[in-house]
Order: sequence, then structure tokens, then C-alpha cells
Amino acid sequence: MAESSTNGSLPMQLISDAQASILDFVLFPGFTRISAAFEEHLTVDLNFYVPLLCIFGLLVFICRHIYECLLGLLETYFTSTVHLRYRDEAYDMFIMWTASQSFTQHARSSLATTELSSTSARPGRSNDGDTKQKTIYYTPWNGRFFIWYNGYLLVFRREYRAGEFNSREEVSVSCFSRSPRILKELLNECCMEYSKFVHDKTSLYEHRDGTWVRSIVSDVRSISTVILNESKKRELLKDIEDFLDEKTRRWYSNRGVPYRRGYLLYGPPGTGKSSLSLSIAGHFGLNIYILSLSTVTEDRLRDLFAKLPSRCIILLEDIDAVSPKRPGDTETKDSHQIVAGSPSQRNKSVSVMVSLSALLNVIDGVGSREGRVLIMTTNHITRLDDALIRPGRVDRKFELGLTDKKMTAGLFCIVFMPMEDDVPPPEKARSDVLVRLVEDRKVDEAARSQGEEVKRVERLAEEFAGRVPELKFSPAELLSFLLEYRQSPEEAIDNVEKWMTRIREERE
Ligand SMILES: Nc1ncnc2c1ncn2[C@@H]1O[C@H](COP(=O)(O)OP(=O)(O)OP(=O)(O)O)[C@@H](O)[C@H]1O
Repeated sequence: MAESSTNGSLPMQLISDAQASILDFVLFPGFTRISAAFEEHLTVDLNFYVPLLCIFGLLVFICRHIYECLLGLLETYFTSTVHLRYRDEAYDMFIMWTASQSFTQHARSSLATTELSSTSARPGRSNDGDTKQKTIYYTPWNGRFFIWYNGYLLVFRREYRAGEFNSREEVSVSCFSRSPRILKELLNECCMEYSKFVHDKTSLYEHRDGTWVRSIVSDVRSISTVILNESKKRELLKDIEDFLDEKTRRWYSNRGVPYRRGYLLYGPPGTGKSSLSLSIAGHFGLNIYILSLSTVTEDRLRDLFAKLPSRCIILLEDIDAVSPKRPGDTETKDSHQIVAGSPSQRNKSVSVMVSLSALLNVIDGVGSREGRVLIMTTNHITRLDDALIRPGRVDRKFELGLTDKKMTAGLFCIVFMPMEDDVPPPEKARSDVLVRLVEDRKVDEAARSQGEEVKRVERLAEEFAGRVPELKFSPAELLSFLLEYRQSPEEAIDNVEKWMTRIREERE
């Protein structure tokens, strides 16, 4: 120590070491090595420039800080921002809009997906099925992007924040103005475009992590494709139509009666309870929220009911999963509190998480939305507690049964009746006049032969229905058999006896 202080070289060395380490770790990683290399090969002592570099680094640091402060001030006082919550429909609307904008094509960082929604929803079903027809969508990703919209410069930020437990995406759009008017205009446009897109489609919501997420946007399933007793179908549709009428809403509201309607669809498996509910949603242009009681806890159930919009269909499937009542059980004080399973059992089985009392509370509790149509389905009506299906909770009950002759023929027609959309439209007309004439003639011939085909299928449908005994098979079973022979109705008729024998044997 004494030696070092006498020659005076160590303090200098210490200073330059300290400077070097600041440079190495803070401002200029690898400085020491580079400096050594310079000294060795070019005989230039970089240590001479260290103070200058430190000052320069400090200046850069100060400037950057000032820039951040100014940007923060600008953002706080002179810009307006709209934040979009990931997994919310507004997010999907905006992202869908960006995918069609030209600035997206030039974004240097973009996300390539086969879906445009936050929830892996399928906007339309164009991306299902044949992989050759899949579309890749590009949307700006992880950065700040500038957009010109109606003459205004907007900044679109989309940042991905990876967390230890959950990762999330942050999306916002800002404008350089204290008024958010232009941002609202933009989001209105996104909303309108989106509405046009989903106009003739049914949005199907399922729950994920305690919130409703749109899982499918599908083409409306025509109610005519659900085969059941026609008068029952008409009665059900009429009832829902009356309920949804504005006059009915006023009537309920004027008399202080909760504006809700409940239906129970019951019958054996595969008789069309879910299909009917979906097509009812499509028929009335309502979104459908599907909930299986075996997949939620009571708290979740309460939350999900509270988050329902005011006009929608909520489909509660397999409600017998919560009802503890069996034929012969006596109604006790506890019957409304009985959970189908003790707490320990509840932990073991996912199918017994909701008690009857919790279900009744959400059905008619204060959190329950006005204007919602509740459809409950069950395969075992006898297992349901009377309290669950009393009027007010279930206003109408509809049984969906096994096939009778008419239904069998109807199912046959669904499979084999020619439909306009079966054949894709011809490619764009070619200019060749002769070719077009030939095509026109083909269209006429097709129309004529289609009429004959309709009569033929109707005749075959009657023959098929004559061979299938009534009330022995579910529509799902028959449909699945018919689809095997969808290219040939005659073969379906020839093979139905064999199929019925096989099914009977399987059942025994
Ligand atoms: N009445 C029907 N008309 C047309 N198709 C039907 C009918 N019933 C069932 N299907 C067809 O059978 C399949 C199953 O039907 P769905 O899921 O609606 O029956 P479900 O009664 O809800 O069955 P589960 O009780 O097992 O849930 C679907 O593909 C559906 O298209």
C-alpha cells in the first residue's frame, strides 16, 4: 500500500479501472477489451478518451430522459388515447379492421395468424376444413405504428408483455388532439364493418377464465334443418317471437314483472336440443351463450350470469347435473342447499360443482339480465327438482323425441334433397359468347332436372320412412347413418335394415 502511494501510479490506475468498469457495464459493454485491442494493434490509448465518452454518455442519458419527459407530457396533455382490452369484442373489431388496412402491409413487424380474433374465434368458417383454402392474416405486432385516418395521424400501439404467470397484449390507439373524437369515429367504423360481417351469422359464446369469449361466428343454421314435430316447432318460435316483441317488453316493464323467459327442452340424447337452440338464436338474430354446469363453480356461474348482455339466449346444458332429486326423494328443507356431492367429492368430480340453490339464485336473482331467453336442456326430466322447473323459471317445456315417420322422411330429405348452394357458382363468365350460351343451356337443364330430382327424393324418403320403425331411433343416429350414404339414396334404403339390426344388437 505504501509502495503504491509513493510512486502515485495506483490511484491513477484505480480511477481508470473505475471508469473502465462504468464504461464496461453501463455505457459501453466490452470497452476494456476493445481498448486493449486498439492499444496493442494501433498503439492508440483509448483511456485518453474515456472522460469524453463519459460526458457524451451522460449527455445521451440526459437527452433521453428529457425526451421521455416531453413525450410523457405530450401524451398526457396533448393527445387522447383509447385502450382496447384484450379478449374484448372491441379489440377484435379493431384488429379485424387493421388487417384490411394498407399500413399493415408495410408494417415491418407483423403477426401472422389464421384467426383474427383474440379468442381463437373463427370469423366465419372459411378457415376450417381444407387447408388449401386457409387464409393467413397479417396484423401489426409489438410496436408503435402510424396510421393516417381521415386526414389525422394516429398512433397504434400493440405491445406484448410476457409475464411469469400470464402474458398479455396491450393495445391502444392515440391521436394528437385533446379531443378523442377521431378515435371514436374510427372505432365506430370498425364496429360497423364488424356488424356487417357478423350480420347473418350466429355468435356463439363460451366461458373461459370466468369471462365470456366468442368462440365461433357461424352461418345461421336454418330452423328448417332441425326436424321435429312442425306444430311444436311453430309453437316454440311463436312464443319466443312474442316474448321478444317490443310491446311485450313494455308490458312486462309497466307491470314490474321481470322480463325473462325460460324454456326446457328435454328428450333422449341426439334429438336436437342443442341444434334447436342454436338455430333459434340464428332465427331471431340473437347471440347464444353456452354454459355447461359441470364446468363452472358457483362463483363463476354468478359472475357469468351477471356478465350476460340484455338480449341474448343463454343455453344451460344438462341441468340434471345439479339436481340431486331422484324419483322417490322427499323434499326437505335442505333440498335447495344440497350440493350434488360433499366438498371433498366436489373437489374430485368436476360434474358437481354447482348446487341447486346457487343455480336458482342466478336464474332469478337480481344479477339476472332483462330480456334474456334461458333455454335449459336435459336428457332426464324426472331427475329435475320441481323448484327448478316451476313457472317463472321454466315457462314452457318441449319434448324432443325419437323419430316418427314424418321426421324420418324429413331427415332423409335434408341429406338427399338437392340445394342451390350444393354446387359452387361457375367461375367468372368468360367472354366467349358460345361458351356462355352453352352454360345458359346447362343452367336451364339443371333447373328442369332439379325439379324431377326433388320429386324422386320425396318418393324415396317415403319409402325409407316406411322401413324405419317409429320411435326407435334418435335423429342423430339416423342422420349419421344417412350421411354414410349421402351420395346414393337408393343405397341408404337398401342398407337400412342391416344398419338397424346392428344398432339393436349394440344396444343389447
Ligand atoms: N331433430 C333433429 N333434426 C336435425 N338434426 C338433428 C336433430 N336431432 C339431432 N340432430 C343432429 O344430431 C347431432 C346431435 O344433435 P344435438 O347435439 O342437437 O342433440 P342433443 O339432443 O342436444 O344431444 P345431447 O342430449 O346428447 O346433448 C347434430 O349433428 C344434429 O345436427
